[in-house]
Amino acid sequence: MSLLSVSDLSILLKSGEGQPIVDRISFALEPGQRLGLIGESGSGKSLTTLAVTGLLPPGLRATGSVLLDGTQVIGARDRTLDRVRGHAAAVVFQEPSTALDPLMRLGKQIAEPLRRHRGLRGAALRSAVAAALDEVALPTRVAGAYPHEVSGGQRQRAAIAMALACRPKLLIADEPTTALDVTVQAEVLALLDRLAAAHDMALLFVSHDLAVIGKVTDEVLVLSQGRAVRTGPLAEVLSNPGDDYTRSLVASARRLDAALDLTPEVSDDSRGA
Ligand SMILES: Nc1ncnc2c1ncn2[C@@H]1O[C@H](COP(=O)(O)OP(=O)(O)OP(=O)(O)O)[C@@H](O)[C@H]1O
Repeated sequence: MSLLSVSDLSILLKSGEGQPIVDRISFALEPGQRLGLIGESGSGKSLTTLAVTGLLPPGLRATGSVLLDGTQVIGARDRTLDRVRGHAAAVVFQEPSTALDPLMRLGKQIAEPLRRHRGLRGAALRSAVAAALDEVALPTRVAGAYPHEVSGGQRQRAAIAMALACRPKLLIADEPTTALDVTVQAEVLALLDRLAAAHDMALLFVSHDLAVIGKVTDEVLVLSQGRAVRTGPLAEVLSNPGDDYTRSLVASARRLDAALDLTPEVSDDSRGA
């Protein structure tokens, strides 16, 4: 059975007005598999990932089927969704502050899911927090800092540590590097790549940028105006873009790749960037 199986997913306004925002898209992810969701701003990428975890905003509803680790997410009760979130799937957002409480020290925030879902307490909890920080290449002292006291890159690393605390089978990363400086972007991409491989985690990676997607995954699904217009191996999409929309994405990715050097290597001196 697939880890994630999305069939004919549509997202509509609850009021019933207008066209579907996301229109009958289907895709599946096997354990450990990676997929890049790409498309222009407003094409429905974020709403698709929110529907996968049952987090759609109140005015919207989903139809179709989203089977996540054997649980039907569409129409599920909050208690059921609480169980799948964190353990089956966790999300890293574009803006790390979305996941972080500005008034709580980072160590305490990383400890929270470890305590709640893995039942850790005392010395075992402290050492798990230290290990979680080390895994995302943050120094232990960051545990005592508030989110505003660390850099944007460090905040995103802390948010990644929180997302990984319950060892999710699927990590959803929604434009996780867009808010970061280019050099920090490359480090965070390399980190996600390394962690997904180390934990055999599936990855659903959202970006409007093919050059960024290409650093972490070989498979893509191209969304345009809520519809899946292309799916397949990235290399095939690049060499044979097909429709006009995908062709323009490929052309802009080539321009970007020429302009940026996104070498995804984390060196020892960049720890904690
Ligand atoms: N709560 C909402 N109510 C009504 N429409 C919404 C809501 N949230 C998003 N939309 C609309 O749905 C469409 C898809 O939004 P979505 O955030 O999924 O796009 P996206 O591809 O992730 O874009 P971006 O790259 O800019 O984040 C957009 O036109 C957006 O305006």
